[in-house]
Amino acid sequence: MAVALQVLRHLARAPSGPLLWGGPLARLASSMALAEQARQLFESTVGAVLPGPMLQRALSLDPDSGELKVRDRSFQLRQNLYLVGFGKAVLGMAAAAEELLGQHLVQGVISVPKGIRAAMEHAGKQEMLLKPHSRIQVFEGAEDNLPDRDALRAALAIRQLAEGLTADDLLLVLISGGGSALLPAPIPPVTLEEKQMLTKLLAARGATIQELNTIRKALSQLKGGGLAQAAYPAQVVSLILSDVVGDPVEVIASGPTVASIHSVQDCLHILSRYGLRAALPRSVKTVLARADSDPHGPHTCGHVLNVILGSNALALAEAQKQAEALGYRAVVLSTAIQGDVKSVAQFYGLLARVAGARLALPGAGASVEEDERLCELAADLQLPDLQLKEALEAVVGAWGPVCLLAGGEPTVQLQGSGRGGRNQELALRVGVELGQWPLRTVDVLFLSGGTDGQDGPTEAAGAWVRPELTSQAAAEGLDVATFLAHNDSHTFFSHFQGGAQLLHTGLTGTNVMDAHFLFLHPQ
Ligand SMILES: Nc1ncnc2c1ncn2[C@@H]1O[C@H](COP(=O)(O)OP(=O)(O)OP(=O)(O)O)[C@@H](O)[C@H]1O
Ligand SMILES: O=C(O)[C@H](O)CO
Repeated sequence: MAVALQVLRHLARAPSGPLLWGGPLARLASSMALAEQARQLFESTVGAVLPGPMLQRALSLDPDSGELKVRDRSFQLRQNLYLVGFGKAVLGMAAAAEELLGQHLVQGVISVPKGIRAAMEHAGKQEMLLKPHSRIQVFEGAEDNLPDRDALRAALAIRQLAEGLTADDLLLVLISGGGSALLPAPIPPVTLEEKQMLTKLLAARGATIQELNTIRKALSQLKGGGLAQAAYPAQVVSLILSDVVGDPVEVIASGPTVASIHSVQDCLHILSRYGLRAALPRSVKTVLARADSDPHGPHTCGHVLNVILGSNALALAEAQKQAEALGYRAVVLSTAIQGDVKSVAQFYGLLARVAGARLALPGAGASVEEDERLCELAADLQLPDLQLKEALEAVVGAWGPVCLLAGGEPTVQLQGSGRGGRNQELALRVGVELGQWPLRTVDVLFLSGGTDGQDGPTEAAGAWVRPELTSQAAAEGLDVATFLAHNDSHTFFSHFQGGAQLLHTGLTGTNVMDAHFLFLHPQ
Protein backbone atom coordinates (compact mmCIF):
# COMPACT_ATOMS: atom_id res chain seq x y z
CA MET A 1 0.00 0.00 0.00
CA ALA A 2 2.95 2.33 0.69
CA VAL A 3 3.89 2.01 -2.99
CA ALA A 4 0.38 2.94 -4.08
CA LEU A 5 0.50 5.96 -1.79
CA GLN A 6 3.79 7.13 -3.30
CA VAL A 7 2.33 6.77 -6.76
CA LEU A 8 -0.75 8.73 -5.75
CA ARG A 9 1.44 11.62 -4.59
CA HIS A 10 3.59 11.43 -7.68
CA LEU A 11 0.51 11.47 -9.88
CA ALA A 12 -0.87 14.45 -8.04
CA ARG A 13 2.30 16.40 -8.89
CA ALA A 14 2.48 15.18 -12.49
CA PRO A 15 2.58 18.03 -15.04
CA SER A 16 -0.48 18.39 -17.22
CA GLY A 17 -0.12 17.21 -20.82
CA PRO A 18 -1.89 17.86 -24.10
CA LEU A 19 -5.64 17.29 -24.26
CA LEU A 20 -5.97 14.13 -26.33
CA TRP A 21 -9.66 13.62 -25.67
CA GLY A 22 -11.78 14.50 -28.65
CA GLY A 23 -11.47 11.72 -31.28
CA PRO A 24 -14.56 10.41 -33.12
CA LEU A 25 -15.09 7.48 -30.74
CA ALA A 26 -14.77 9.77 -27.78
CA ARG A 27 -17.30 12.16 -29.26
CA LEU A 28 -19.66 9.25 -29.77
CA ALA A 29 -19.18 8.30 -26.14
CA SER A 30 -19.98 11.76 -24.89
CA SER A 31 -23.08 12.01 -27.05
CA MET A 32 -24.67 8.88 -25.57
CA ALA A 33 -26.21 9.26 -22.19
CA LEU A 34 -24.01 7.91 -19.41
CA ALA A 35 -26.78 5.78 -17.95
CA GLU A 36 -27.53 4.19 -21.29
CA GLN A 37 -23.86 3.37 -21.75
CA ALA A 38 -23.76 1.82 -18.30
CA ARG A 39 -26.74 -0.34 -19.15
CA GLN A 40 -25.19 -1.42 -22.45
CA LEU A 41 -21.92 -2.24 -20.78
CA PHE A 42 -23.72 -4.38 -18.25
CA GLU A 43 -25.42 -6.27 -21.09
CA SER A 44 -22.06 -6.90 -22.77
CA THR A 45 -20.60 -8.12 -19.49
CA VAL A 46 -23.38 -10.67 -19.12
CA GLY A 47 -23.26 -11.55 -22.83
CA ALA A 48 -19.64 -12.67 -22.50
CA VAL A 49 -20.56 -15.42 -20.08
CA LEU A 50 -23.76 -16.84 -21.52
CA PRO A 51 -23.83 -20.63 -21.15
CA GLY A 52 -24.05 -21.65 -24.82
CA PRO A 53 -20.91 -20.01 -26.19
CA MET A 54 -18.91 -20.96 -23.10
CA LEU A 55 -19.84 -24.62 -23.36
CA GLN A 56 -19.09 -24.65 -27.06
CA ARG A 57 -15.64 -23.23 -26.37
CA ALA A 58 -14.83 -25.96 -23.83
CA LEU A 59 -16.27 -29.03 -25.60
CA SER A 60 -15.77 -30.48 -29.04
CA LEU A 61 -17.20 -33.67 -30.45
CA ASP A 62 -15.89 -35.65 -33.39
CA PRO A 63 -19.17 -36.83 -34.99
CA ASP A 64 -17.50 -39.74 -36.80
CA SER A 65 -15.50 -41.29 -33.98
CA GLY A 66 -17.72 -40.12 -31.11
CA GLU A 67 -14.67 -38.74 -29.36
CA LEU A 68 -15.48 -35.94 -26.92
CA LYS A 69 -12.72 -33.47 -26.15
CA VAL A 70 -12.88 -31.44 -22.97
CA ARG A 71 -9.97 -29.03 -23.02
CA ASP A 72 -6.98 -31.40 -23.53
CA ARG A 73 -8.70 -34.62 -22.34
CA SER A 74 -10.57 -37.11 -24.57
CA PHE A 75 -13.50 -39.37 -23.75
CA GLN A 76 -15.08 -42.03 -25.94
CA LEU A 77 -18.85 -41.73 -26.26
CA ARG A 78 -20.82 -44.94 -26.96
CA GLN A 79 -24.30 -44.64 -25.47
CA ASN A 80 -22.62 -44.08 -22.11
CA LEU A 81 -23.15 -40.36 -21.55
CA TYR A 82 -25.22 -39.12 -18.60
CA LEU A 83 -25.77 -35.58 -17.40
CA VAL A 84 -26.70 -33.94 -14.12
CA GLY A 85 -26.66 -30.27 -13.20
CA PHE A 86 -27.68 -27.74 -10.57
CA GLY A 87 -27.45 -23.96 -10.48
CA LYS A 88 -28.94 -20.74 -11.74
CA ALA A 89 -27.25 -21.02 -15.16
CA VAL A 90 -27.71 -24.74 -15.63
CA LEU A 91 -30.82 -24.69 -17.80
CA GLY A 92 -28.93 -22.85 -20.56
CA MET A 93 -25.84 -24.99 -20.00
CA ALA A 94 -27.91 -28.14 -20.35
CA ALA A 95 -29.59 -26.79 -23.49
CA ALA A 96 -26.16 -26.12 -25.00
CA ALA A 97 -24.91 -29.58 -23.97
CA GLU A 98 -28.02 -31.20 -25.45
CA GLU A 99 -27.51 -29.32 -28.71
CA LEU A 100 -23.91 -30.51 -28.91
CA LEU A 101 -24.16 -34.04 -27.53
CA GLY A 102 -27.86 -34.85 -27.76
CA GLN A 103 -27.67 -38.09 -29.73
CA HIS A 104 -25.16 -39.56 -27.26
CA LEU A 105 -27.05 -38.58 -24.18
CA VAL A 106 -28.76 -41.50 -22.41
CA GLN A 107 -30.37 -39.64 -19.53
CA GLY A 108 -30.09 -36.47 -17.52
CA VAL A 109 -31.48 -34.68 -14.45
CA ILE A 110 -31.07 -31.01 -13.63
CA SER A 111 -32.13 -28.84 -10.72
CA VAL A 112 -32.79 -25.21 -11.65
CA PRO A 113 -34.48 -22.19 -10.01
CA LYS A 114 -38.24 -22.09 -9.73
CA GLY A 115 -39.87 -20.37 -12.67
CA ILE A 116 -36.76 -20.23 -14.84
CA ARG A 117 -38.26 -22.09 -17.81
CA ALA A 118 -41.29 -19.82 -17.91
CA ALA A 119 -39.04 -16.76 -17.54
CA MET A 120 -36.79 -17.85 -20.41
CA GLU A 121 -39.80 -18.69 -22.57
CA HIS A 122 -41.37 -15.34 -21.76
CA ALA A 123 -38.12 -13.56 -22.66
CA GLY A 124 -37.95 -15.47 -25.95
CA LYS A 125 -34.60 -17.02 -25.00
CA GLN A 126 -35.10 -20.28 -26.92
CA GLU A 127 -31.39 -21.10 -26.73
CA MET A 128 -31.79 -21.47 -22.96
CA LEU A 129 -34.52 -24.10 -23.26
CA LEU A 130 -34.32 -27.88 -23.68
CA LYS A 131 -35.82 -29.61 -26.71
CA PRO A 132 -39.50 -30.73 -26.51
CA HIS A 133 -38.74 -34.44 -26.00
CA SER A 134 -35.53 -33.96 -24.09
CA ARG A 135 -33.88 -36.85 -22.26
CA ILE A 136 -33.06 -34.42 -19.49
CA GLN A 137 -35.56 -34.28 -16.66
CA VAL A 138 -35.95 -30.82 -15.14
CA PHE A 139 -36.76 -30.05 -11.51
CA GLU A 140 -37.47 -26.47 -10.51
CA GLY A 141 -37.01 -25.44 -6.88
CA ALA A 142 -35.11 -23.41 -4.27
CA GLU A 143 -37.35 -20.38 -4.32
CA ASP A 144 -35.45 -17.32 -3.05
CA ASN A 145 -32.22 -19.32 -3.22
CA LEU A 146 -33.15 -21.47 -0.22
CA PRO A 147 -33.19 -25.28 -0.29
CA ASP A 148 -36.75 -26.66 -0.35
CA ARG A 149 -38.71 -29.90 -0.89
CA ASP A 150 -38.58 -29.57 -4.70
CA ALA A 151 -34.81 -29.14 -4.65
CA LEU A 152 -34.56 -32.11 -2.30
CA ARG A 153 -36.51 -34.27 -4.78
CA ALA A 154 -34.13 -33.13 -7.52
CA ALA A 155 -31.08 -33.93 -5.39
CA LEU A 156 -32.37 -37.43 -4.69
CA ALA A 157 -33.03 -38.05 -8.42
CA ILE A 158 -29.50 -36.84 -9.20
CA ARG A 159 -28.04 -39.12 -6.54
CA GLN A 160 -30.01 -42.07 -7.90
CA LEU A 161 -28.78 -41.46 -11.44
CA ALA A 162 -25.16 -41.16 -10.24
CA GLU A 163 -25.34 -44.29 -8.11
CA GLY A 164 -26.56 -46.36 -11.06
CA LEU A 165 -23.50 -45.66 -13.24
CA THR A 166 -20.76 -48.13 -14.13
CA ALA A 167 -17.06 -47.86 -15.00
CA ASP A 168 -17.99 -47.59 -18.71
CA ASP A 169 -20.06 -44.46 -18.18
CA LEU A 170 -19.25 -40.79 -18.38
CA LEU A 171 -21.13 -38.34 -16.17
CA LEU A 172 -21.19 -34.72 -17.26
CA VAL A 173 -21.90 -32.47 -14.25
CA LEU A 174 -23.04 -28.93 -14.99
CA ILE A 175 -22.43 -26.62 -12.06
CA SER A 176 -23.12 -22.95 -11.48
CA GLY A 177 -23.81 -20.54 -8.65
CA GLY A 178 -26.93 -21.20 -6.66
CA GLY A 179 -26.09 -24.90 -6.95
CA SER A 180 -25.83 -25.37 -3.19
CA ALA A 181 -29.47 -24.47 -2.58
CA LEU A 182 -30.55 -26.57 -5.57
CA LEU A 183 -28.82 -29.74 -4.37
CA PRO A 184 -29.86 -30.26 -0.75
CA ALA A 185 -29.47 -33.80 0.54
CA PRO A 186 -28.90 -33.48 4.28
CA ILE A 187 -27.23 -36.39 6.05
CA PRO A 188 -29.83 -37.96 8.37
CA PRO A 189 -30.90 -37.21 11.03
CA VAL A 190 -30.44 -33.57 9.90
CA THR A 191 -33.69 -32.45 8.29
CA LEU A 192 -34.17 -30.11 5.35
CA GLU A 193 -35.81 -27.57 7.65
CA GLU A 194 -32.85 -27.63 10.05
CA LYS A 195 -30.39 -27.16 7.20
CA GLN A 196 -32.52 -24.38 5.75
CA MET A 197 -32.64 -22.58 9.08
CA LEU A 198 -28.89 -22.87 9.67
CA THR A 199 -28.09 -21.63 6.15
CA LYS A 200 -30.45 -18.70 6.54
CA LEU A 201 -29.00 -17.69 9.92
CA LEU A 202 -25.40 -17.92 8.73
CA ALA A 203 -26.15 -15.88 5.60
CA ALA A 204 -28.09 -13.23 7.51
CA ARG A 205 -25.22 -12.87 10.02
CA GLY A 206 -22.79 -12.14 7.21
CA ALA A 207 -20.99 -15.49 6.88
CA THR A 208 -18.80 -15.63 3.78
CA ILE A 209 -19.65 -18.11 1.03
CA GLN A 210 -16.54 -20.09 2.02
CA GLU A 211 -17.83 -20.37 5.58
CA LEU A 212 -21.39 -21.09 4.55
CA ASN A 213 -20.35 -23.83 2.16
CA THR A 214 -17.97 -25.43 4.66
CA ILE A 215 -21.00 -26.02 6.88
CA ARG A 216 -23.17 -27.10 3.95
CA LYS A 217 -20.56 -29.69 2.91
CA ALA A 218 -20.30 -31.15 6.38
CA LEU A 219 -24.06 -31.72 6.53
CA SER A 220 -24.63 -32.96 2.98
CA GLN A 221 -24.59 -36.32 1.22
CA LEU A 222 -23.68 -34.82 -2.16
CA LYS A 223 -21.61 -31.69 -1.49
CA GLY A 224 -17.88 -31.77 -0.69
CA GLY A 225 -17.19 -34.60 -3.17
CA GLY A 226 -20.28 -36.65 -2.27
CA LEU A 227 -21.67 -36.59 -5.82
CA ALA A 228 -18.35 -37.76 -7.30
CA GLN A 229 -18.29 -40.55 -4.76
CA ALA A 230 -21.84 -41.58 -5.68
CA ALA A 231 -20.90 -41.70 -9.39
CA TYR A 232 -17.76 -43.79 -8.86
CA PRO A 233 -16.53 -45.83 -10.79
CA ALA A 234 -17.93 -43.78 -13.73
CA GLN A 235 -15.72 -41.03 -15.08
CA VAL A 236 -16.90 -37.55 -14.11
CA VAL A 237 -16.40 -34.28 -15.96
CA SER A 238 -17.62 -31.17 -14.16
CA LEU A 239 -18.16 -28.03 -16.21
CA ILE A 240 -18.26 -25.12 -13.81
CA LEU A 241 -19.43 -21.54 -14.17
CA SER A 242 -17.81 -19.72 -11.27
CA ASP A 243 -19.70 -17.33 -9.00
CA VAL A 244 -17.04 -17.22 -6.30
CA VAL A 245 -14.05 -14.90 -6.05
CA GLY A 246 -10.89 -16.67 -7.25
CA ASP A 247 -12.91 -19.52 -8.85
CA PRO A 248 -12.26 -22.12 -6.10
CA VAL A 249 -13.83 -25.37 -7.35
CA GLU A 250 -14.21 -26.67 -3.81
CA VAL A 251 -16.44 -23.73 -2.86
CA ILE A 252 -18.59 -23.18 -5.98
CA ALA A 253 -21.95 -24.88 -5.31
CA SER A 254 -20.16 -26.49 -2.33
CA GLY A 255 -17.84 -28.58 -4.51
CA PRO A 256 -19.93 -31.74 -5.15
CA THR A 257 -17.12 -33.19 -7.27
CA VAL A 258 -14.21 -31.97 -5.13
CA ALA A 259 -13.11 -33.76 -1.98
CA SER A 260 -13.69 -31.64 1.12
CA ILE A 261 -10.62 -30.83 3.17
CA HIS A 262 -12.42 -29.32 6.13
CA SER A 263 -12.45 -30.78 9.61
CA VAL A 264 -15.18 -30.72 12.21
CA GLN A 265 -13.08 -28.17 14.08
CA ASP A 266 -13.34 -25.81 11.08
CA CYS A 267 -17.14 -26.13 11.21
CA LEU A 268 -17.30 -25.54 14.95
CA HIS A 269 -15.14 -22.41 14.64
CA ILE A 270 -17.49 -21.02 12.01
CA LEU A 271 -20.59 -21.82 14.03
CA SER A 272 -19.03 -20.17 17.10
CA ARG A 273 -18.03 -17.08 15.11
CA TYR A 274 -21.68 -16.44 14.25
CA GLY A 275 -23.03 -17.30 17.68
CA LEU A 276 -24.75 -20.49 16.51
CA ARG A 277 -22.80 -23.16 18.31
CA ALA A 278 -24.74 -23.16 21.56
CA ALA A 279 -28.17 -23.56 19.96
CA LEU A 280 -27.28 -26.24 17.38
CA PRO A 281 -29.97 -28.88 16.79
CA ARG A 282 -29.03 -32.29 18.20
CA SER A 283 -29.06 -33.79 14.69
CA VAL A 284 -26.37 -31.36 13.48
CA LYS A 285 -24.19 -32.20 16.48
CA THR A 286 -24.64 -35.91 15.72
CA VAL A 287 -23.59 -35.55 12.07
CA LEU A 288 -20.62 -33.34 12.92
CA ALA A 289 -19.48 -35.81 15.57
CA ARG A 290 -19.55 -38.61 12.97
CA ALA A 291 -17.93 -36.57 10.17
CA ASP A 292 -14.26 -36.88 11.11
CA SER A 293 -14.38 -40.64 10.94
CA ASP A 294 -16.30 -40.66 7.62
CA PRO A 295 -14.95 -37.94 5.30
CA HIS A 296 -15.58 -37.87 1.55
CA GLY A 297 -11.86 -38.68 1.27
CA PRO A 298 -9.59 -37.38 -1.49
CA HIS A 299 -9.31 -40.92 -2.91
CA THR A 300 -12.88 -40.56 -4.13
CA CYS A 301 -12.12 -37.84 -6.69
CA GLY A 302 -9.33 -39.30 -8.84
CA HIS A 303 -11.91 -40.09 -11.55
CA VAL A 304 -13.01 -36.45 -11.83
CA LEU A 305 -12.04 -33.64 -14.20
CA ASN A 306 -13.13 -30.23 -12.92
CA VAL A 307 -13.14 -27.47 -15.56
CA ILE A 308 -13.90 -23.78 -14.99
CA LEU A 309 -15.89 -22.61 -18.03
CA GLY A 310 -16.48 -18.97 -17.20
CA SER A 311 -15.92 -16.40 -14.49
CA ASN A 312 -16.26 -12.80 -13.42
CA ALA A 313 -12.79 -12.07 -14.83
CA LEU A 314 -13.87 -13.25 -18.28
CA ALA A 315 -16.99 -11.08 -18.14
CA LEU A 316 -15.07 -7.98 -17.03
CA ALA A 317 -12.44 -8.47 -19.72
CA GLU A 318 -15.26 -8.17 -22.27
CA ALA A 319 -16.69 -5.12 -20.48
CA GLN A 320 -13.26 -3.49 -20.61
CA LYS A 321 -13.08 -4.05 -24.38
CA GLN A 322 -16.57 -2.62 -24.88
CA ALA A 323 -15.86 0.41 -22.68
CA GLU A 324 -12.73 1.11 -24.69
CA ALA A 325 -14.74 0.82 -27.91
CA LEU A 326 -17.04 3.51 -26.48
CA GLY A 327 -14.05 5.81 -26.04
CA TYR A 328 -13.31 5.23 -22.36
CA ARG A 329 -9.96 4.56 -20.80
CA ALA A 330 -11.03 1.37 -19.01
CA VAL A 331 -9.26 -0.46 -16.22
CA VAL A 332 -10.30 -3.60 -14.34
CA LEU A 333 -9.72 -2.69 -10.71
CA SER A 334 -10.41 -6.09 -9.17
CA THR A 335 -12.48 -9.21 -9.72
CA ALA A 336 -12.35 -10.05 -6.01
CA ILE A 337 -14.43 -7.32 -4.35
CA GLN A 338 -15.53 -8.76 -1.03
CA GLY A 339 -16.22 -7.41 2.41
CA ASP A 340 -18.93 -5.49 4.15
CA VAL A 341 -21.03 -3.45 1.75
CA LYS A 342 -20.51 -0.29 3.89
CA SER A 343 -16.72 -0.46 3.55
CA VAL A 344 -16.96 -1.26 -0.15
CA ALA A 345 -19.24 1.76 -0.65
CA GLN A 346 -16.83 4.06 1.21
CA PHE A 347 -14.01 2.79 -0.96
CA TYR A 348 -15.89 3.48 -4.21
CA GLY A 349 -17.06 6.89 -2.93
CA LEU A 350 -13.55 8.05 -2.14
CA LEU A 351 -12.13 6.44 -5.27
CA ALA A 352 -14.56 8.51 -7.32
CA ARG A 353 -13.45 11.61 -5.44
CA VAL A 354 -9.69 10.93 -5.81
CA ALA A 355 -9.88 9.77 -9.44
CA GLY A 356 -12.39 12.50 -10.36
CA ALA A 357 -10.17 15.21 -8.86
CA ARG A 358 -7.24 13.96 -10.93
CA LEU A 359 -9.35 13.95 -14.05
CA ALA A 360 -10.60 17.48 -13.39
CA LEU A 361 -7.21 18.87 -12.39
CA PRO A 362 -4.44 16.52 -13.56
CA GLY A 363 -1.71 18.60 -11.91
CA ALA A 364 -3.44 18.96 -8.56
CA GLY A 365 -5.77 16.11 -7.60
CA ALA A 366 -7.23 15.31 -4.21
CA SER A 367 -5.62 16.10 -0.85
CA VAL A 368 -2.88 13.95 0.65
CA GLU A 369 -5.30 12.98 3.44
CA GLU A 370 -7.81 11.71 0.88
CA ASP A 371 -5.11 9.74 -0.92
CA GLU A 372 -4.02 8.20 2.39
CA ARG A 373 -7.56 7.40 3.41
CA LEU A 374 -8.25 5.71 0.05
CA CYS A 375 -5.18 3.51 0.49
CA GLU A 376 -6.31 2.64 4.02
CA LEU A 377 -9.79 1.70 2.82
CA ALA A 378 -8.29 -0.43 0.05
CA ALA A 379 -5.96 -2.15 2.53
CA ASP A 380 -8.86 -2.90 4.88
CA LEU A 381 -10.75 -4.63 2.06
CA GLN A 382 -7.76 -6.94 1.46
CA LEU A 383 -8.38 -7.33 -2.24
CA PRO A 384 -5.67 -9.65 -3.53
CA ASP A 385 -5.78 -8.43 -7.14
CA LEU A 386 -6.51 -4.72 -6.66
CA GLN A 387 -5.07 -2.53 -9.45
CA LEU A 388 -5.47 0.83 -7.66
CA LYS A 389 -2.14 2.25 -8.75
CA GLU A 390 -2.75 1.28 -12.40
CA ALA A 391 -6.27 2.71 -12.28
CA LEU A 392 -5.11 6.08 -10.95
CA GLU A 393 -2.26 6.23 -13.44
CA ALA A 394 -4.76 5.54 -16.21
CA VAL A 395 -6.96 8.37 -14.95
CA VAL A 396 -4.14 10.90 -15.11
CA GLY A 397 -3.08 9.69 -18.54
CA ALA A 398 -6.63 9.52 -19.90
CA TRP A 399 -7.43 13.19 -20.53
CA GLY A 400 -10.96 12.01 -21.19
CA PRO A 401 -13.64 9.69 -19.88
CA VAL A 402 -12.62 6.85 -17.64
CA CYS A 403 -14.43 3.67 -16.67
CA LEU A 404 -13.21 1.68 -13.68
CA LEU A 405 -14.57 -1.87 -13.67
CA ALA A 406 -14.72 -4.34 -10.82
CA GLY A 407 -16.49 -7.51 -9.81
CA GLY A 408 -17.10 -9.66 -6.80
CA GLU A 409 -19.64 -10.09 -4.07
CA PRO A 410 -19.83 -7.75 -1.07
CA THR A 411 -21.68 -8.91 2.02
CA VAL A 412 -24.75 -7.31 3.56
CA GLN A 413 -25.44 -7.88 7.23
CA LEU A 414 -29.21 -7.76 7.32
CA GLN A 415 -30.60 -5.61 10.12
CA GLY A 416 -33.95 -4.61 8.74
CA SER A 417 -36.78 -6.45 7.09
CA GLY A 418 -36.92 -4.34 3.94
CA ARG A 419 -36.64 -5.48 0.33
CA GLY A 420 -33.29 -5.24 -1.34
CA GLY A 421 -30.18 -6.95 -2.57
CA ARG A 422 -26.49 -6.33 -2.16
CA ASN A 423 -26.19 -4.51 -5.51
CA GLN A 424 -29.01 -2.08 -4.82
CA GLU A 425 -27.74 -1.56 -1.28
CA LEU A 426 -24.20 -0.94 -2.55
CA ALA A 427 -25.43 1.50 -5.20
CA LEU A 428 -27.51 3.38 -2.64
CA ARG A 429 -24.59 3.63 -0.23
CA VAL A 430 -22.23 4.74 -3.00
CA GLY A 431 -24.80 7.37 -4.02
CA VAL A 432 -24.65 8.79 -0.49
CA GLU A 433 -20.84 8.79 -0.56
CA LEU A 434 -20.73 10.50 -3.96
CA GLY A 435 -22.97 13.27 -2.62
CA GLN A 436 -20.31 14.11 -0.03
CA TRP A 437 -17.67 14.80 -2.68
CA PRO A 438 -19.40 16.63 -5.51
CA LEU A 439 -17.11 17.31 -8.48
CA ARG A 440 -18.38 20.16 -10.57
CA THR A 441 -16.51 19.41 -13.78
CA VAL A 442 -16.80 15.62 -13.90
CA ASP A 443 -19.97 13.56 -14.46
CA VAL A 444 -19.96 10.54 -12.20
CA LEU A 445 -22.11 7.43 -12.39
CA PHE A 446 -21.81 4.21 -10.40
CA LEU A 447 -23.65 1.01 -11.34
CA SER A 448 -23.83 -2.26 -9.47
CA GLY A 449 -25.59 -5.30 -10.91
CA GLY A 450 -25.86 -9.03 -10.30
CA THR A 451 -24.98 -10.90 -13.49
CA ASP A 452 -27.77 -13.40 -12.84
CA GLY A 453 -30.25 -10.55 -13.29
CA GLN A 454 -31.76 -10.98 -9.85
CA ASP A 455 -30.41 -8.99 -6.92
CA GLY A 456 -31.46 -10.69 -3.68
CA PRO A 457 -35.15 -11.58 -3.62
CA THR A 458 -36.10 -8.70 -5.97
CA GLU A 459 -36.95 -8.46 -9.68
CA ALA A 460 -34.14 -5.98 -10.37
CA ALA A 461 -30.53 -6.87 -11.22
CA GLY A 462 -29.20 -3.79 -9.46
CA ALA A 463 -29.20 -0.02 -9.72
CA TRP A 464 -27.17 3.00 -10.75
CA VAL A 465 -26.57 6.27 -8.96
CA ARG A 466 -25.13 9.75 -9.42
CA PRO A 467 -23.85 12.28 -6.86
CA GLU A 468 -27.19 14.12 -6.81
CA LEU A 469 -28.97 11.09 -5.35
CA THR A 470 -29.37 12.26 -1.73
CA SER A 471 -30.55 15.77 -2.60
CA GLN A 472 -32.92 14.58 -5.32
CA ALA A 473 -34.31 11.91 -3.00
CA ALA A 474 -34.89 14.50 -0.28
CA ALA A 475 -36.76 16.64 -2.80
CA GLU A 476 -39.00 13.63 -3.46
CA GLY A 477 -39.55 13.17 0.27
CA LEU A 478 -37.37 10.04 0.47
CA ASP A 479 -34.91 9.77 3.35
CA VAL A 480 -32.06 7.55 2.17
CA ALA A 481 -30.79 6.86 5.71
CA THR A 482 -34.14 5.40 6.75
CA PHE A 483 -34.24 3.06 3.75
CA LEU A 484 -30.66 1.94 4.44
CA ALA A 485 -31.39 1.32 8.11
CA HIS A 486 -34.06 -1.18 7.04
CA ASN A 487 -32.09 -2.78 4.17
CA ASP A 488 -34.87 -1.43 2.00
CA SER A 489 -32.88 -0.41 -1.06
CA HIS A 490 -35.31 -1.95 -3.57
CA THR A 491 -38.25 -0.04 -2.14
CA PHE A 492 -36.15 3.13 -2.31
CA PHE A 493 -35.16 2.67 -5.94
CA SER A 494 -38.70 1.65 -6.92
CA HIS A 495 -39.93 5.05 -5.72
CA PHE A 496 -36.94 7.23 -6.58
CA GLN A 497 -37.33 8.90 -10.00
CA GLY A 498 -40.20 6.49 -10.65
CA GLY A 499 -37.82 3.50 -10.67
CA ALA A 500 -35.67 4.94 -13.50
CA GLN A 501 -32.40 4.07 -11.77
CA LEU A 502 -33.17 0.40 -11.32
CA LEU A 503 -31.33 -1.99 -13.58
CA HIS A 504 -33.81 -4.48 -15.06
CA THR A 505 -32.55 -7.35 -17.22
CA GLY A 506 -34.79 -10.24 -16.23
CA LEU A 507 -33.12 -13.56 -15.40
CA THR A 508 -30.05 -13.69 -17.62
CA GLY A 509 -29.45 -17.44 -17.55
CA THR A 510 -25.89 -16.97 -16.30
CA ASN A 511 -24.26 -16.13 -12.98
CA VAL A 512 -20.70 -14.87 -12.38
CA MET A 513 -21.24 -12.67 -9.29
CA ASP A 514 -21.70 -8.91 -9.48
CA ALA A 515 -20.29 -6.20 -11.74
CA HIS A 516 -19.48 -2.66 -10.55
CA PHE A 517 -18.79 0.20 -12.97
CA LEU A 518 -17.56 3.65 -12.02
CA PHE A 519 -17.82 6.14 -14.89
CA LEU A 520 -15.97 9.46 -14.70
CA HIS A 521 -16.75 11.72 -17.62
CA PRO A 522 -15.19 15.20 -17.85
CA GLN A 523 -17.86 17.73 -18.83
N1 LIG B 1 -33.17 -6.63 1.97
C1 LIG B 1 -31.93 -6.89 1.56
N2 LIG B 1 -31.04 -5.88 1.40
C2 LIG B 1 -29.78 -6.14 0.99
N3 LIG B 1 -29.33 -7.37 0.71
C3 LIG B 1 -30.18 -8.39 0.85
C4 LIG B 1 -31.52 -8.21 1.26
N4 LIG B 1 -32.12 -9.43 1.30
C5 LIG B 1 -31.19 -10.33 0.91
N5 LIG B 1 -30.02 -9.71 0.65
C6 LIG B 1 -28.76 -10.31 0.24
O1 LIG B 1 -28.97 -10.96 -1.00
C7 LIG B 1 -28.10 -12.07 -1.09
C8 LIG B 1 -28.88 -13.25 -1.60
O2 LIG B 1 -29.16 -12.91 -2.88
P1 LIG B 1 -29.30 -13.95 -4.04
O3 LIG B 1 -30.52 -14.74 -3.80
O4 LIG B 1 -29.20 -13.16 -5.31
O5 LIG B 1 -28.12 -14.88 -3.80
P2 LIG B 1 -26.68 -14.86 -4.31
O6 LIG B 1 -25.76 -14.67 -3.17
O7 LIG B 1 -26.56 -13.96 -5.47
O8 LIG B 1 -26.63 -16.33 -4.73
P3 LIG B 1 -25.70 -16.93 -5.73
O9 LIG B 1 -24.33 -16.72 -5.21
O10 LIG B 1 -26.14 -18.30 -5.73
O11 LIG B 1 -25.98 -16.18 -6.99
C9 LIG B 1 -27.50 -12.30 0.26
O12 LIG B 1 -26.18 -11.82 0.20
C10 LIG B 1 -28.33 -11.40 1.18
O13 LIG B 1 -27.60 -10.86 2.24
O1 LIG C 1 -24.37 -22.21 -4.68
C1 LIG C 1 -23.47 -21.73 -4.02
O2 LIG C 1 -22.88 -22.34 -3.12
C2 LIG C 1 -23.04 -20.33 -4.27
O3 LIG C 1 -23.74 -19.76 -5.32
C3 LIG C 1 -21.55 -20.32 -4.54
O4 LIG C 1 -21.25 -21.08 -5.66
